[in-house]
Amino acid sequence: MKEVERIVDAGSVDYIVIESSGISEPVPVAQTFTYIDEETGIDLTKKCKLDTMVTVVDANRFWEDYASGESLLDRKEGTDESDTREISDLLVDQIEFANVIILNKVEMLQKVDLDELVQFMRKLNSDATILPTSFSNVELSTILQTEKFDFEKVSQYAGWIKELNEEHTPETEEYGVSSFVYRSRKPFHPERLMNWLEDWPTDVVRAKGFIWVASRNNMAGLISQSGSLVTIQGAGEWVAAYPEDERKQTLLEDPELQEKWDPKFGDRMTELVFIGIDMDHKEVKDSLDKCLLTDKEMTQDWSTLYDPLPQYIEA
Ligand SMILES: Nc1nc2c(ncn2[C@@H]2O[C@H](COP(=O)(O)OP(=O)(O)OP(=O)(O)O)[C@@H](O)[C@H]2O)c(=O)[nH]1
Repeated sequence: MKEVERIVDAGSVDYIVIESSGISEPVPVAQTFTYIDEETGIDLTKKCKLDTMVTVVDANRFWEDYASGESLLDRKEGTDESDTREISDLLVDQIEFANVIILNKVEMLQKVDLDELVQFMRKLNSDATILPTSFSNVELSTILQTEKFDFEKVSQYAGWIKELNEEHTPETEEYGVSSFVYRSRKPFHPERLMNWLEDWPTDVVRAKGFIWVASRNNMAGLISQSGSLVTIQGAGEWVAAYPEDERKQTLLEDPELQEKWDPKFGDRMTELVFIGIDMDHKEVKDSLDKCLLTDKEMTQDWSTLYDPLPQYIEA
């Protein structure tokens, strides 16, 4: 950040290309150009603007890395001993938060494999321009001076967010890549959900979304799966659990919330996006339905249910 400021202050620079290290996350980099840095007081927003966020994906190694189940530490690439980040998570973060995805080394892939990978990239990020390349040979105009970067917009590019917020456009299932949203107005039984998570369907390659678990009736959960990693964290209180005045006020101010408000359960619901390859939608849906509370359980005390799920920790 200091270096960028120094270069800009020195003058006569039109454009700076920054190559982040392969293990860096794109969001903090983008934040540096979008907000004042409180620690140093440096405000790059007054001096320059982020033009394009480019992610280069090694097409030849993608699935191997994605499915490796390895962390950066396993690869001895972590920043230090406490760096527990997983490779698959990092790959997804880098792909979801990009304006341009350069899919490189494509000459090493069979056409069907390349087509499948392009489809998957599109599912992860439907707004980015995807450029299949060899030796990252691209027209410079596709990555320089595109004026594509907008922090708020890119934050909404992730396929799972799109799928939750917008109507699903049925895909051509030519390459076997498909997605759907699992929705339920009944809560999960914690133990049955835990068993399901531990027996994750192999045809689901990316999933993310919000869950309602009966034994945690006031808190929303967020599940994210990438590769062989599944994480659960807290996603704040359901509005339905707010004190009455606050709940009414929040509802008044939010027409979207009003639309999905259930008379009995309010905004409590499960909305999980699944992206898969040759995915059996019905099997995923039916097996999850079996994890929901039964009609009998719906009338019982939910707080006493055995709950082996990891604790919700706020992100
Ligand atoms: N076959 C093939 N090889 C490539 C292609 N692109 C790059 N390479 C080779 O892959 C190797 C790594 O390339 P680099 O450009 O150093 O990759 P990098 O990821 O930037 O590496 P670091 O800067 O060390 O992180 C080199 O031997 C390149 O010649 C490609 O499209 N096809």
